[in-house]
Amino acid sequence: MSRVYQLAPSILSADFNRLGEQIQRVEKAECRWLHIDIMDGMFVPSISFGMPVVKSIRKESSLYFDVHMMVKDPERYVEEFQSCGADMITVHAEACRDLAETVKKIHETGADAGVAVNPDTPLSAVTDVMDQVEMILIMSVYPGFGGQKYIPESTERIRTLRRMLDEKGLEHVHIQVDGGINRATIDEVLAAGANIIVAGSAVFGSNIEQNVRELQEKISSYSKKAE
Ligand SMILES: O=C(CO)[C@@H](O)[C@H](O)COP(=O)(O)O
Repeated sequence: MSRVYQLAPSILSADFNRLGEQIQRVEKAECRWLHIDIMDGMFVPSISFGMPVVKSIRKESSLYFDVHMMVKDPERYVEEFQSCGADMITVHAEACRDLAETVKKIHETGADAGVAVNPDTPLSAVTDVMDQVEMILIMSVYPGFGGQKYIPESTERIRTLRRMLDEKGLEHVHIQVDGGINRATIDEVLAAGANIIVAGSAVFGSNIEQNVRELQEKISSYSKKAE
């Protein structure tokens, strides 16, 4: 099966004073996805931004909006995020009262559904919904902040998850990896089986275009080899 590979720049590391302009720059640099981190100050210690920001950037962008909800009881908000422009809504297994019900609710809004696991959450937390989602997100840092260091054990978790999906005939389910991805770590997550690569500080640095190009080149050379 030929797999889709995407770089999903995380706007948590963007300059919020020029957010629209920075999103246009990743779009012009031929990214197709945008990773949007919603933090509630409860599930994670930090607070980022909410619906008004998503609604506002939606007006200027045709990127695929990949909304990562680091929010307790996220089922309360999935309808609103979809109506503000989310294309994919990812919720944490640890944050949901009923994960399968939340996934169902996301699909009822018309959005794609993802489920995320923290670095210390066993993959068994998402086994029951694997056949119901479009994407599984392996957090490769503890969620809450950009700019952290990649947790090396994440590589084996990605490999195990890809094997589990393959064994169940679920090759089409995306594996997303998020946290500490940069030029030094991207090769190993691709080789382990991740196909949607989130990068925040490695993209929104001093030269967005060059950063995107370098990461895209690594993704494209890996995907050509994998064909
Ligand atoms: O969800 C999160 C952090 O909780 C991420 O999406 C970060 O925004 C990734 O940042 P980098 O590690 O790539 O700088």
